[in-house]
Amino acid sequence: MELTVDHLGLAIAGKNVLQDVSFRWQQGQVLGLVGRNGVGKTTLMRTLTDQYRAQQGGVFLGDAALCHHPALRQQLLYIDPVNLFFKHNTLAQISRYFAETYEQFDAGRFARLAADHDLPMGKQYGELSKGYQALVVMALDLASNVPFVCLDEPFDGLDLFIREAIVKNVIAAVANEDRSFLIASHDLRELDGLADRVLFLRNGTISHDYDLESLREKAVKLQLVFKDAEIPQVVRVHGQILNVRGRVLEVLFKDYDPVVEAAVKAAEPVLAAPLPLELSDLFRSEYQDNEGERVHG
Ligand SMILES: Nc1ncnc2c1ncn2[C@@H]1O[C@H](COP(=O)(O)OP(=O)(O)OP(=O)(O)O)[C@@H](O)[C@H]1O
Repeated sequence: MELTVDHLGLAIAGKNVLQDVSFRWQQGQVLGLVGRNGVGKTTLMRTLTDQYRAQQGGVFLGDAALCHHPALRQQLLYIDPVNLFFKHNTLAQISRYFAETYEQFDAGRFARLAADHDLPMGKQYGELSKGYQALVVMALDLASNVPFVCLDEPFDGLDLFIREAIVKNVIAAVANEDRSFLIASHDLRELDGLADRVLFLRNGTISHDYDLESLREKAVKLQLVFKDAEIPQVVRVHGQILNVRGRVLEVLFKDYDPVVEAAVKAAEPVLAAPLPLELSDLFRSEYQDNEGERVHG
């Protein structure tokens, strides 16, 4: 099964928050959704799940538009942490509500996840700490058995052990149940280890859609030092400067083919050392607008 987001557009109060957002999401895939604050990540999740009605484009499961087939909503879940209706309900009540609403909801699994983290079923959601509230949302997401799940900042406020438990559960759900997650997060390190693809949201659209495995086969991050202050042509044309400290440059080459490699060698760097490539490097390269070049010049 595949979910297709097709030319989605939405303006709020005269501002185009989403403009022509398109991407494909295969069942069993984990997609990261990243972008600067206020760029529209939450709005995209709300629009995918029809909380906000798209003004252009649509969301399709196979060939069926979600907005024309309400039954398909069983296949896509977004528990909006801001607009929760169950703040004054106990976990037991919330579990019953989900069991009524989602055919595949596994109340036993929800109870087990709650017990694993010492969450009493008689406690009201609103009485829990922020981290435990996030944990309840995650437990509902997992127990729902819905194939496509949107997670909005799922790691926010969680301590190391709970975070590790959640990551383990997400990985197991993908591997064993063919579940699919779209994860909006500012925690790039956590996403790095989880996502198959990462979507960058910028100016209301998906500016980049990176397959992390194939990117890592082609891309290289180098620490470079050149004798002259002037930055060689190969760095300017094929690289993106992520960081500058004196003469030391950190440069991302997204397509480090033999021709680029030879050109870097020909520029005779005093130092050329590979560095581990992280998602935060891609984030920096996407949003920093050649800050490095200006500093160096
Ligand atoms: N109901 C609303 N009324 C008015 N403006 C809204 C509403 N919902 C979203 N917006 C606006 O849409 C834009 C995108 O907000 P959104 O919360 O989707 O961003 P975000 O990428 O999730 O941000 P963050 O990373 O800070 O959580 C913002 O300018 C926000 O003010």
